[in-house]
Amino acid sequence: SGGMNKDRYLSLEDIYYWINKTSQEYPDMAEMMLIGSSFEKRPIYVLKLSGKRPAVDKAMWMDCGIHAREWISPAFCLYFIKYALTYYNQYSDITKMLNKMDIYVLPVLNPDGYKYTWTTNRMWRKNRSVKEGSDCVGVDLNRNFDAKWCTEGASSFPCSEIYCGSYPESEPEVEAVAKFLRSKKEVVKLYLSIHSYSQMLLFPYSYTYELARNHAELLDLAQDAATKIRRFYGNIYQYGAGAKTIYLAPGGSDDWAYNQGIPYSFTFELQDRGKYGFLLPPELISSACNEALLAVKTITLRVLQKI
Ligand SMILES: NCCCCC[C@@H](C[SeH])C(=O)O
Ligand SMILES: [Zn+2]
Ligand SMILES: [Zn+2]
Repeated sequence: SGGMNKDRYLSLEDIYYWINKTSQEYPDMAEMMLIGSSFEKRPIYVLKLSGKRPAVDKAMWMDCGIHAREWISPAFCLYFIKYALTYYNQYSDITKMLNKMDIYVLPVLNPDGYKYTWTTNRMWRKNRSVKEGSDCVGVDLNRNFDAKWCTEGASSFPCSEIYCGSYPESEPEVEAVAKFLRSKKEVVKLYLSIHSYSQMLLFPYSYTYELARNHAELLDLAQDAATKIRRFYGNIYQYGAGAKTIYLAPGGSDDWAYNQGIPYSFTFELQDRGKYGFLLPPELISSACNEALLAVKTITLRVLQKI
């Protein structure tokens, strides 16, 4: 079935179909927005989720699929959209979220790369942009944002898996996201970027070991979410500032969003811890998504208390 059953990964075409169908099924809660296009001219869609209530001036953002091989990431964005629309006005947590904030969800930030993992190379990470003078393809979109761009933890070598691109926001996918978030930076209070794998809840900074201004708050939020996952699902998520917890990684979307003034910014690394890695089997999709959903709800509801 074309539906969003949790036990299989959707192809890019299925994802586009599903987003379209869902926005038509919920015209008063879900609005499809075209924010740009990829290097190979595929559309980059954001689904704007809102409660049935007058307009509000607060929002959160969640992007998935920036790295092509991390299939559990787009799967979670769709799972979250489905959960939000299905249980609005039934469960108090998602009802409160949608009544107080708009939720912008970008299910596939890197459609060219995602397609490529279905047709050619399952382990592809980057986008599919070509650079004249090099026979290597692709930029690591999570090193292409304008945040200490191309310093230690990225590479200026086009064949590298962490190639930073020719200049900040050189990639159309990054430009689309940066442009949209710059236009919404007054209202967006929470930024989430969903990745896999290694089960971590990370926050700025990854481009330096220096602590973020509200480090203690970010640490407390991440710790709360990790504790809930451990208590509810018996699974372990590490948490902390990116540089120390995983590795130095400049030019990242979370650090850039944070420096735009978005006070709460996180990168989630979903299941697993290496047994299957990026090749998380479909049977584990709902388990990984349940854990991620608990983290999103925990952090979002506490952020709502603060803003
Ligand atoms: N913004 C950098 C957050 C920490 C690194 C995240 C991982 C996800 Se695959 C990476 O981009 O290498
Ligand atoms: Zn990633
Ligand atoms: Zn990762």
